[in-house]
Amino acid sequence: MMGRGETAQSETTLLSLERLSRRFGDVQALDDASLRVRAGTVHALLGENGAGKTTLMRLVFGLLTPDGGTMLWRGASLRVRSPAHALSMGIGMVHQHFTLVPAMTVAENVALGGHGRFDREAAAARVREVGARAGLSLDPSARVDSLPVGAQQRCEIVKALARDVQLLILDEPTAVLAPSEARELLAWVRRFADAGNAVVLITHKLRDALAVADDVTVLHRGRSVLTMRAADTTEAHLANAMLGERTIAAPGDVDAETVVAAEHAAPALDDTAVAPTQAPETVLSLREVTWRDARGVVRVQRANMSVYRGEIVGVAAVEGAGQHELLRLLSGRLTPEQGTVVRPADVGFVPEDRHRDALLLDAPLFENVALRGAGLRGGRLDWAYFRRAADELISRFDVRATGAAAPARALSGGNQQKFVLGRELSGEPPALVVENPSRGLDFKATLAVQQALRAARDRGTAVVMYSSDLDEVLMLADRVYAMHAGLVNEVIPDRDAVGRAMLGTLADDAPESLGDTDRTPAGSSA
Ligand SMILES: Nc1ncnc2c1ncn2[C@@H]1O[C@H](COP(=O)(O)OP(=O)(O)OP(=O)(O)O)[C@@H](O)[C@H]1O
Repeated sequence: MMGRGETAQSETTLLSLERLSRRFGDVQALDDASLRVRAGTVHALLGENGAGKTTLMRLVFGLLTPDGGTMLWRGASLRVRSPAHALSMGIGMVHQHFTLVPAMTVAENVALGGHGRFDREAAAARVREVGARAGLSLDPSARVDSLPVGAQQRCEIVKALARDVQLLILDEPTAVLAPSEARELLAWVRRFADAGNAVVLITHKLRDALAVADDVTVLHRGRSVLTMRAADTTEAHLANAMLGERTIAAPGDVDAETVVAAEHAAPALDDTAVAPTQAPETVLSLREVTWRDARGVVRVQRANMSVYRGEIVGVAAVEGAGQHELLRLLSGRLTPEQGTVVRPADVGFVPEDRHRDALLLDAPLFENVALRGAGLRGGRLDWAYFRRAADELISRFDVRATGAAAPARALSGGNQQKFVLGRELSGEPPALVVENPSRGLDFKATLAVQQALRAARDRGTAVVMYSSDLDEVLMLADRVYAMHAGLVNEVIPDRDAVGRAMLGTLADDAPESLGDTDRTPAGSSA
C-alpha cells in the first residue's frame, strides 16, 4: 500500500490531494487545490477567510465529495463516504466549532460513535490511557459543559486519537485558546507528528505556522498558490501569497509588510486619543454587581465598572475568570442577582460563539440583519430595508457572500464573524460589547476589525472588548480591567501589571492596581 519512499519516513506521502474542485451553487469554493502531506510532518494550510481551507479538509473527512480531482491515502485511491469511514481509515478532524455533546461526560463523548455496548469503566480507562499516552490530561467523568474551552478541545483531540488516527486535521485550533494553552497544543502537535503521524493545521497565525510546521500550503480563492518547506519561507512571503497577485497594495489595501508589522506590533498605549475636555459621560456601568451560575457558584463578585463615551475598555482574564458573564451583564444578556447595571437600551453585542449565539444559520443574511434590535422593534418589519442593509454591510465589511439572500451557513467562519461584527456596529449603538472580535479572522480582516472598533470609539461609542489574546487587549484598549476568580479590578495598561492581575497575584495596594473604584479616563481633567 505504501509508496516506494518509505525507507525515509518523512518522504512517505500519507495524503495526496491533486487538483480538487468543489462548487456550491454559484461559488467555486475550490478550483485546482492540491496538497501533499508527508508522514512525520505538520503541514500548515493557510489562506484568507473564504479561501477554501475548511472545504478542502471536509472533502478529506468525508463531509463533502469533490466535483473533480484525485485524492490518495497511502498511495491508494481515497473515497470517503462519511466521517465514520474517514476515522476507520485513520483520518480525524477537529472542527472550528466543537461537536461534543455538552451534557455528556468526557468518557461518554469519546465513546460516542464507537462500536458495541457502552461500558463506563472501560470508556474512562480508554480516555485515561489515550490521554496519558498523548500527554493530554482530562477527567473522564467531567461533564463537557463544565470544562473550559481548552479542555473541551483536548476532549475533541482525545476522541479522535481513541480511534487511532494517523492524520489529524485541526481547523484553527489555537483560535479558542489562551496563549499558554496554544503553546502547549502546538508542542503536542509537534510530538504527535514526530511519532510518525501527520497533522494538517489550518491557521491564520503565520508565526505559529512557521514555528511548528514542516511544510506550508497557501490557498487563494480555491487554488493552491504556494507549497514549500516552512524553513524556506518567511511571514512576508506567505502573507503575499495569501493576498494573491495583489502584492502591490491598492490604496486602503493592506500589504504584506503592514501585516507582519501588525502581527508583531508591540503592545502600546494609544496616546493619539484625544483627551476629553469635559466630564466624561458614563454609558455603561456596574455597581456592586454579583452573579451566580445555576450551581450557585459566584462568577462575578461585587463588580464595579464604568465605561465612558468614546473609549475602548479592555477586559483581560484567563479562561473561566468570569469575563464571559461580565460581558453578558454589560450587554443585558444576563440579569444581576445583586447590584445595579446601567446601560442604554441598545447595546451591540458580538459573542465569541457566533454559530450558537449570533446567527440563524439557515436563515438568509438579511433576516440575520433583522435579528439586531429585534426586541426593541414593534410592528411590521421592512424587509426591503433589511435587504439593503445586508447588501451595504456585505460591501462595507468585505463579507464574502453571494448576496443578502445567502444563508449564514454558506459563509466561511471568518466571513460569518465579519458579518456579525458589521451588523452589531450598524446603527451606531451608544455601546458595543465584543468578545474575541478577531477570532478566526485572517490578518487583513483582523486589521479591519481593529480599525472598525477604533472608528466606533472615535464616533463616541463606549466599547468593551475582551480578547483571550492579551496583546490585542493592550493594543486596543484605552483602559483595562482585569478579572480573576470573579473579581474585577482596573489596572494600569501595562503588560506585567495586567498579567499579574489576571493571575490574581497583584495586591490591591500595589501601585499598578487602580482598585475597584471608578477612575476618569486617562487625560481627563475631570
Ligand atoms: N455549505 C456551503 N454552501 C455554500 N457556500 C459554501 C458552503 N461552504 C463553504 N462555502 C463557500 O466556499 C468558500 C470557501 O469557504 P471555506 O469555509 O472553505 O473557507 P475557509 O478558507 O475555511 O475560510 P475561514 O478562514 O473564514 O474559515 C466561501 O466562499 C464559502 O462562502
